[in-house]
Amino acid sequence: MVLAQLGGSISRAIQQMSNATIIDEKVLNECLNEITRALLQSDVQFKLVRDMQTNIKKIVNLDDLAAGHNKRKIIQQAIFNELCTILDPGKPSFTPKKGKSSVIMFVGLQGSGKTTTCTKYAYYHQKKGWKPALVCADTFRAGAFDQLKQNATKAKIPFYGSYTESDPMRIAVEGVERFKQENCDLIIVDTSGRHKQEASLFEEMRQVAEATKPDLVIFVMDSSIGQAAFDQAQAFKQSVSVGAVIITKMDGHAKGGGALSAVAATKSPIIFIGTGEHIDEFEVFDVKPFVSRLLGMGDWSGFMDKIHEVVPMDQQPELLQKLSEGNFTLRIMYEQFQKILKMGPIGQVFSMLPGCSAELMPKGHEKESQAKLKRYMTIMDSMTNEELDNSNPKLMTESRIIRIARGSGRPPREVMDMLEEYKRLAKVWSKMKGLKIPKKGEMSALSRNMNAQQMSKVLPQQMLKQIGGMGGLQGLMKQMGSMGGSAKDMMGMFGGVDK
Ligand SMILES: Nc1nc2c(ncn2[C@@H]2O[C@H](COP(=O)(O)OP(=O)(O)OP(=O)(O)O)[C@@H](O)[C@H]2O)c(=O)[nH]1
Repeated sequence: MVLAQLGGSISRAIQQMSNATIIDEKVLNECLNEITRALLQSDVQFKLVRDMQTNIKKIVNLDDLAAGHNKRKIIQQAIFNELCTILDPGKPSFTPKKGKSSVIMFVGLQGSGKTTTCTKYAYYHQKKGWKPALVCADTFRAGAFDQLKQNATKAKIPFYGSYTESDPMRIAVEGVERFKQENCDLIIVDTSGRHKQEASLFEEMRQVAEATKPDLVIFVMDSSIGQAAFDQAQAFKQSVSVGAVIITKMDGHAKGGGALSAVAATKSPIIFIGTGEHIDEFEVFDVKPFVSRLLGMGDWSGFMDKIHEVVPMDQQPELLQKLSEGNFTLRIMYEQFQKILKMGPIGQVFSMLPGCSAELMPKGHEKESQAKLKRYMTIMDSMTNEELDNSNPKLMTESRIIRIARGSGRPPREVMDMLEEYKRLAKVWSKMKGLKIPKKGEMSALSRNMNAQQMSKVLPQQMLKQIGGMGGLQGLMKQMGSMGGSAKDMMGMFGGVDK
């Protein structure tokens, strides 16, 4: 996502400014101009950028900067607050209630990703115990019903539509009625799009909204539309009462600044972002963590959530027991690799770590790391149970290495590399030996029982540097203290992947 570049440019501008011995108005202006350029290049609307510049100037007190306060922090905080203000319209969108029928209407131009997003939205809620249903009121595009039907069938979500009926209002009303009777609590109406903003499209939207009386209208916008975002979003808002925005294709090369414009134009919050073509490539949008990541400030809560999503440490007493006994086996390593791969792109997880913007984890590198993990897992697939459950490296004799190489179709050199990686990780994990095992329901004791000094020994040097050395680590530990969790041990694993 090109937004990461924006974060990088802003961070560089702030860094340059804080390097100056004296910060006067001129230096501050230069910094703000640099940031303005970066925002405009990212397709943020000109007026928003100009207002933001004026506001920052009002907030930042030059005397504070001159008095030797942490200049970088002051400016960064001001930018952070401004971006949050733009992205947070101040009122939350309508929140549907489980068990009570809500009608959600999706609008957007053709190709914005509307149909895909309807299914993602339904699937996301279905996983959380809702009873969603999809209605295809797109009678304009041939094939729209087929697409929705296919998506819905794959996700096992009930759907309604027609190959013959050409009146979108009729389909929408019938579909909504049917699913209300079936007690569906989230009735999602997909509507027609057009290639461009046309009066006929807006008229149709108005009529469908009038007929179905939606509780929420969600405007779906492709993140790559650039400077056109503001006008497009505003045009939809003027026709139907848009209450929330979903930005799609955030995984692509979009500059992404249009997202800020869409919020400004609709005065509605972004509730989700689409991050890929697959049904589960869909993330809840939270303003503060998003801006934090954008500015390379990290997103601890997101990082911890991600970890907890895939590594429910509380449910792994056996693993913790083994680790506390210093018994790190190849099987444990295999299982940890599986979990890391489940977390999705390693870079995405990394970008949530303070100091580790997506720029520091370029895409190519990410892929390499994942491919390496997969290769190592293939090698381990050819190992016997005895080999996997043993923590004595002497067991791995030359003849075993050759057998495993042959079985997995990988060169013996790579088997040896994998074993080296294992030894390195076993050493890292051996530092966990003797730690108190948490009782069921308790947060991992690992994070509470380690201090920054111990932690700095466990972390790979490169990561320690990125976090900001011992000082940065201490700050992070403080933050983590209030959150608990298993981030620290996982960080050891990440370091192992990308050494
Ligand atoms: N990479 C990526 N592709 C997406 C995302 N969301 C949707 N797409 C793709 O965008 C294309 C258009 O999506 P559709 O869902 O067909 O678009 P639509 O807005 O419903 O189009 P109409 O029904 O014609 O109005 C499809 O190829 C989708 O797979 C996303 O978040 N990331």
